[in-house]
Amino acid sequence: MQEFGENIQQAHDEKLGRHLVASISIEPGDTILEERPLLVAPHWECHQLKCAQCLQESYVICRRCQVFPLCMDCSQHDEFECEFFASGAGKALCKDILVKNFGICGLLKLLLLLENPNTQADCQMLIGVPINLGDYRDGEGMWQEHEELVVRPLMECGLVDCLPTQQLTSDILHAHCIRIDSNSFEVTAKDGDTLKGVFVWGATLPHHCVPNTVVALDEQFNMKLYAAVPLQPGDIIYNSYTNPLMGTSQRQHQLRLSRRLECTCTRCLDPTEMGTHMSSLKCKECGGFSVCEIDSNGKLGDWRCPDCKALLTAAEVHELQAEVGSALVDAMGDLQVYEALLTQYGPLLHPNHFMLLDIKQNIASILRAAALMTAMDQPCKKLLARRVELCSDLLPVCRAVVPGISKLYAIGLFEYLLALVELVELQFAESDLNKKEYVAHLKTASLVATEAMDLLRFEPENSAEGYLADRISMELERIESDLKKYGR
Ligand SMILES: C[S@@+](CC[C@H](N)C(=O)[O-])C[C@H]1O[C@@H](n2cnc3c(N)ncnc32)[C@H](O)[C@@H]1O
Repeated sequence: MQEFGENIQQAHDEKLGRHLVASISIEPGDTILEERPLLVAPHWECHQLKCAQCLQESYVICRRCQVFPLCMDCSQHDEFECEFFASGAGKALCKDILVKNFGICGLLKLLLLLENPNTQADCQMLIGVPINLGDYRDGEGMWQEHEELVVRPLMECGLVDCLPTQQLTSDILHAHCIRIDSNSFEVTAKDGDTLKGVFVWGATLPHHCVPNTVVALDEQFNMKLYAAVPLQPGDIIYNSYTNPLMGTSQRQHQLRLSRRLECTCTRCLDPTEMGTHMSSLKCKECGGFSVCEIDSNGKLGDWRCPDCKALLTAAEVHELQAEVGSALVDAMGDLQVYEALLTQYGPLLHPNHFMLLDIKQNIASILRAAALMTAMDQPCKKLLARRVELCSDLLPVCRAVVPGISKLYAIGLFEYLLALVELVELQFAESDLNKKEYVAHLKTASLVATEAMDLLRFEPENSAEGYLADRISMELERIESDLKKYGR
């Protein structure tokens, strides 16, 4: 069992089930929970064999058990799972079960953890939470994926007979798949592939669209949870299961689909989405902004302009959003098309509308890639200026939707910093900026870099965010040395 700090304690209520609450006042950045994963597994649809130990690409099979893949750097994997197939109950099973059906890997690992006396108690915490299979048994989407990639191959390979005490049926296997999906965090292997990480205490964290903690995951898949904002005794410890740059309708759809969760958090009940207006539309009558009418259960209604009371029906809004959504899919990475979409739909939506933000993020990332490839000529300066503009548009929204210590805002600042420095360096080199103007921009860049590094200071060194902090620190050194050279 993993330990958690003295600053939190376990609680239980009907709505949230098991969860954690602050037992004392907690400062932003204070560690709340440190936990090793119970299980790290590839996605069900993964066909590339992954090393059972480090989860990187693998092309060899463990010589001892002849079932689990290993990579060139790892000579062994979990002793219990190896032994099970080497000389234990699974010895007689066909050795290529994972080669033929790699999708079963995550569930196979969980079944062996359940069989292992040393890990049974941890697993029980996870599988002890009842699942209403009726909510999922629609034969489509998630259920169908589990059935085809995991449950059926596992039922057919004879493994269930080797684990008689678990009395496995296909319903039990489906429930385990749902538990893995709904409790997992996205973790990243060293080779950059994303995986599912399941943490016993991490799995108890309920959802809030404005979480009060930050989840940090290092290269060994260890989790560190720290406070994003000050917490008072009794405050529930929340994580977010969704992307904060999604609008309320998108987040609610995702939560309903993946977690069967109807969110009624403060952001979901706030028509202005924390003042960002990420779901607001331009009022056709008075030019103000129409906001969604939301009832106390978080159910979205029609859109109404608070100034002139003009109505936009939910059906009209959904139609418009579906139209923009499919135009976005059709755009397929084409810069001109994205810019045309901004021109077409910008006048109908609030400038911070989540669909416009999505288009702007697409444009900014195309421009970032283009800046790496294009020669530094005149059109490039225009593109760089456009990138700076888009990154700066995104910043206030990133700041508003994740208060306190925010990785999202840190990343937004980093993107803005890169764009700004590239642009002003080029403008200075080509004498578009004089020394005084250049220095003023460098001072802004220095402040941006410092703020981004400050937001990342609680991240583990060996994590993607830890490496990002190093990258920003190098950038800051370069900026400071230029400031020294050209005078402050
Ligand atoms: C990661 S699990 C949480 C496990 C649970 N707390 C326990 O007893 O271990 C996610 C599930 O908890 C419930 N849940 C999480 N956040 C919630 C919230 N804000 N309101 C209601 N239910 C929530 C939903 O059923 C969701 O599918």
